[in-house]
Amino acid sequence: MKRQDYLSWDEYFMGIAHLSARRSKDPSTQVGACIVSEENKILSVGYNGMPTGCSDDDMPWDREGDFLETKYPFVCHAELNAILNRSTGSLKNARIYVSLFPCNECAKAIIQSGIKEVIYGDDKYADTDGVRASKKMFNMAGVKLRRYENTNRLVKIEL
Ligand SMILES: Nc1nc(=O)n([C@H]2C[C@H](O)[C@@H](COP(=O)(O)O)O2)cc1CO
Ligand SMILES: [Zn+2]
Repeated sequence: MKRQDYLSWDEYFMGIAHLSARRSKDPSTQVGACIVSEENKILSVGYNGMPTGCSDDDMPWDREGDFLETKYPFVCHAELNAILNRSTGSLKNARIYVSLFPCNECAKAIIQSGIKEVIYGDDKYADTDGVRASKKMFNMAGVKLRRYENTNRLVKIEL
């Protein structure tokens, strides 16, 4: 008889999003994303980080202060990185697993890339206008939104 405690597709892909987030250098919020085809094949992954060539050590990671002294104008979000990182194939009808609900800028990129479903973990910025704008666009564009249902499964990986 086959094993019974294998990971579900949702656990597997959300797990990969969380593992990817562990690559982030952001001291306050680490985000990971995993894009998957209709056939459950992984098309791309990403996490939030500075653009290629912009040194993690020289760029600011602060949240407050003079805008140009904060991370905000520079950091590339996990979802955008995942969209840009795919090496081949189209993202049409794909779905994206993301550990934090997408901002309005990523929402535009998600819609334009043809992704049809967003499975998200945390929604800690739900009360911001950015996330309200995201939800408005996703709803108008027919992108399905689904909150990831936590199964409370603990996966320990010794590295
Ligand atoms: N969906 C998202 N994907 C992301 O990759 N991010 C990134 C941008 C920043 O590096 C960090 C948020 O920083 P903070 O404001 O929570 O300290 O997470 C943020 C969001 C939230 O919209
Ligand atoms: Zn974003």
